Amino acid sequence: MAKNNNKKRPSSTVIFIFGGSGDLNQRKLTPALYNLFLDGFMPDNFAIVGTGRTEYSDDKFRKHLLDGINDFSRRKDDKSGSWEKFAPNVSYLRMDADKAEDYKGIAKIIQDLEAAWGEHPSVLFYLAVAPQLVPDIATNLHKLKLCKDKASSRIIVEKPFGHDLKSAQELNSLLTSLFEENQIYRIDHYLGKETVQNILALRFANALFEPIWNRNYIDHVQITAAETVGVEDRGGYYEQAGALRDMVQNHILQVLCMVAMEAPVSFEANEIRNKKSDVLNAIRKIKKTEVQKYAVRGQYAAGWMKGAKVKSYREEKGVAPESTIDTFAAVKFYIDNWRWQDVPFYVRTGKYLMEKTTLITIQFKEAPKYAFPPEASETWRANRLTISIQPEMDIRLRFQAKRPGQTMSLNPVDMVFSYNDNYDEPQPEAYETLLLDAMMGNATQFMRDDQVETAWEVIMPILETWESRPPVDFPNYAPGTWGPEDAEALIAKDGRTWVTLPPKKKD
Ligand SMILES: NC(=O)C1=CN([C@@H]2O[C@H](COP(=O)(O)OP(=O)(O)OC[C@H]3O[C@@H](n4cnc5c(N)ncnc54)[C@H](OP(=O)(O)O)[C@@H]3O)[C@@H](O)[C@H]2O)C=CC1
Ligand SMILES: O=C1O[C@H](COP(=O)(O)O)[C@@H](O)[C@H](O)[C@H]1O
Repeated sequence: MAKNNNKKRPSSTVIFIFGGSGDLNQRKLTPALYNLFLDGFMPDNFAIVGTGRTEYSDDKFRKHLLDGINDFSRRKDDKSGSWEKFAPNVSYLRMDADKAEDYKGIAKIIQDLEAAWGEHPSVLFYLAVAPQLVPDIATNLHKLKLCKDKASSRIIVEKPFGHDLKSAQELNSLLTSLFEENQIYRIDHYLGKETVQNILALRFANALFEPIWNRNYIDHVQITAAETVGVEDRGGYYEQAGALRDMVQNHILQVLCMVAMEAPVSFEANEIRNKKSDVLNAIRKIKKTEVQKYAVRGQYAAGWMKGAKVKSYREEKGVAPESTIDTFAAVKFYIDNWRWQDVPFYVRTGKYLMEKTTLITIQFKEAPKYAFPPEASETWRANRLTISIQPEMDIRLRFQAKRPGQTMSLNPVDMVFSYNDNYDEPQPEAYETLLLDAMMGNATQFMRDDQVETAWEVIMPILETWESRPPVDFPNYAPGTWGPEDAEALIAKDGRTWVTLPPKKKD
């Protein structure tokens, strides 16, 4: 999806961004809305209102956002006059989210827009703020009846959704007491990624894969979400999170659901969510006494990344000198259902790893080898499908081929589908897709309350065990590696290895 060819657009919409003065809005949200505008997806009547306690005039705020577009967006201001058309729709409302009386400013803006547009607009409240502020904002929005129109008002809640199962349940019960479930959009930006959405197309729009997508043919599945950055300036947040909370509870388990779910009968929001919930419910809960067998944690030491010296996690700003927070996590999950019984799902994620890559590997079982001479191949587990989510966007099907020559010698080769080679249009950013969905009232790619809670249930035994038994070996991996040695052992003891993509060939 790039330019809007079918011209299906949302109706008049006003978006209030709590945390308008914050990092997420400048880097991701406004750039996404601007790209939607450039591609013709914004409604004729729209308004974007950033809120925060910082002082900004409308012009200063617009300039701050334009800087964000030029620094972070996939498209900069090309000086064609588009920004000048977009900018008048953007304004800033200085308010304290804790103060109920400040919400009157929001009511006034909606009233004025209604009068100017001659219709009641859809109203989106995007909560791009620290999680502690969410209950206050939700309560105040409710108190001032700003979401009373259940069909046209929505609240988008950023991650992290809770700190653990209990706090997620509390937050869910608060939100669902104030709003209808279909007004609550719990965002997970991985679900907006083009390559993640394509998993459903690959699996269910082809007759080829589904018959072999099960325990009879699949040996195991891997999901790697590796980053080459450290915690950057988010040490304060990360100290309350760690890799398991930050990446596994949400993004990785959501991707795992896309790989493991049953075929939906429609793309209706609840149908997809039900199928994902079934997967989450079927994930085997790891016993606390067995956490060591199934999960590995790590924390980066000081070292070198791409020729530059980097600090250890414990030296980062906002991080305790003896911190026991995990910057790396790897887990072996099992899904106890008919399709996946006994098929391990290995997942790993971490900061300061060797490569920036998010990769799903479907490793098929061995082919029977009796017909070939023993020396024909080094590997009989050659068949695998790798789905590169980012930064490469491709799908590779690996199979054995006969090496040219007079002997029957086999070697694995890849059949590659690459987004860049097949499509001219640039891929939309995840936030573009998700913001458009939210404006259109399509909650399919957002998480329902039970999904979030079940995902917490899955990781709670690991979290609680880790928290009750501080690690003795932290920091335990060097920047630029694939994490702690125990993560290699986690998979090697099952006779398998982590898969990475071959380095890109230079032109
Ligand atoms: N940044 C990112 O890349 C990502 C962020 N997120 C999530 O998004 C949320 C926001 O993150 P981020 O933008 O980085 O955080 P920032 O710290 O940059 O921004 C926080 C925002 O909250 C506002 N705020 C804080 N207190 C109040 C208050 N009492 N009343 C009104 N506004 C208030 C601040 O405005 P002011 O100071 O002007 O009052 C600021 O706009 C977090 O939950 C984070 O986990 C999720 C994924 C990625
Ligand atoms: O939500 C988060 O995601 C980013 C990684 O996102 P990606 O789209 O770049 O893969 C991660 O860096 C951050 O810690 C986490 O909060």
